[in-house]
Amino acid sequence: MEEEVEPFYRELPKVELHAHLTGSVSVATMKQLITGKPHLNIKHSMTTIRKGQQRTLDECFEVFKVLHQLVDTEEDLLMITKAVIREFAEDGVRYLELRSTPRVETKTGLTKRRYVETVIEAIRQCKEEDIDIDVRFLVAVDRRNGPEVALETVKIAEDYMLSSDGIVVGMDLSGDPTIGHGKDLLPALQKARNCGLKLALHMSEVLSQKEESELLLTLPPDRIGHGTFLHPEVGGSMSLVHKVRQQNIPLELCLTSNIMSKTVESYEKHHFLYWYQLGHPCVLCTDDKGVFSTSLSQEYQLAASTFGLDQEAVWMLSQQAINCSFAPEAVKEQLQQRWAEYKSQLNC
Ligand SMILES: CC(C)=CCNc1ncnc2c1ncn2[C@@H]1O[C@H](COP(=O)(O)O)[C@@H](O)[C@H]1O
Ligand SMILES: [Zn+2]
Repeated sequence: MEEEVEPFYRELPKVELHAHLTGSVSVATMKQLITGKPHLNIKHSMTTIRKGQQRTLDECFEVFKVLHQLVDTEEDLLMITKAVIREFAEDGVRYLELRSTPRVETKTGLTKRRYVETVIEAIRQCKEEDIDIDVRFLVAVDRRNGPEVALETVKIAEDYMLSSDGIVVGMDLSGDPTIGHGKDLLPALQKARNCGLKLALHMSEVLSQKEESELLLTLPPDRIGHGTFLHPEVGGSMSLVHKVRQQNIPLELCLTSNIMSKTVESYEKHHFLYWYQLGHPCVLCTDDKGVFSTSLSQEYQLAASTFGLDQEAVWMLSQQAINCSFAPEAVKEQLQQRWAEYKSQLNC
């Protein structure tokens, strides 16, 4: 499907704000990892969901377990991070916020701090290699692991926010939405916010999270991941919609991810339309470009063809994403300038 993307969408400068590192590993990189670890006996069908296929949410989360087995050393982590950054850059992404959950691998001596340091090192190396992309890092909390791990993760994120020259900018809350409750994680998230970390939280990814979303909105988060079931038409509420709108909290929307994991019925029924029509800031993202066999340019093309957006509207979507990023103001201004230069080249 990748090759079907029209040049306009590839050439369009893009901002990617919702990309899980492990889920973004491409088929080519996975092949390399699988070949390097034959004893694991992993097949490709276990790591990617191909076009037209669908899986339940549970099955999707099983894929991550397999992927984590394949990436269990610092060397693997450095390699995949650099590859993912390169691929986003090749797809025309000029600003990227990668998110990842620090993991311990006792067998190989990988610690959570080394995990974060390795991702930062990969980002630095890409910068030194002059890859044309500005990359930042959101340290992720997996909701499955409960409040203590969340607090530990916040401490790690805070330390690296202070020592990574602006690479660590915030935190993500993710993981299986059917497990755990946000109320237990609220103190950790509050702490993160108080120390200056930005918050990008997965919210209302499944219907049962209505009460949790009300609670998380009191923080408030700086961005919302998915927000699939926030509005009343799908079982959310006007109260949630009002709060999101009042606080102007941007939504990170991942069309293919939602369709492939069956939380949204079809592209036409995606909640992008609801929020876009309200004029609310919506940012198109990939979520897990490797697992869901997509790319950001493809997501822009899909949104354009599904919702009848012309090139000018697509351009505005991409430009608006700059302001939704966690980049410092000066960087946002530079990006705005670059976008203006691109605009005259692209003629849209
Ligand atoms: C499975 C599915 C429906 C994917 C889309 N929706 C998602 N919802 C919540 N957390 C996610 C999603 N995709 C990836 N993640 C998180 O990202 C992790 C993989 O990236 P990483 O190891 O943190 O670098 C997963 O273990 C999970 O914690
Ligand atoms: Zn996600």
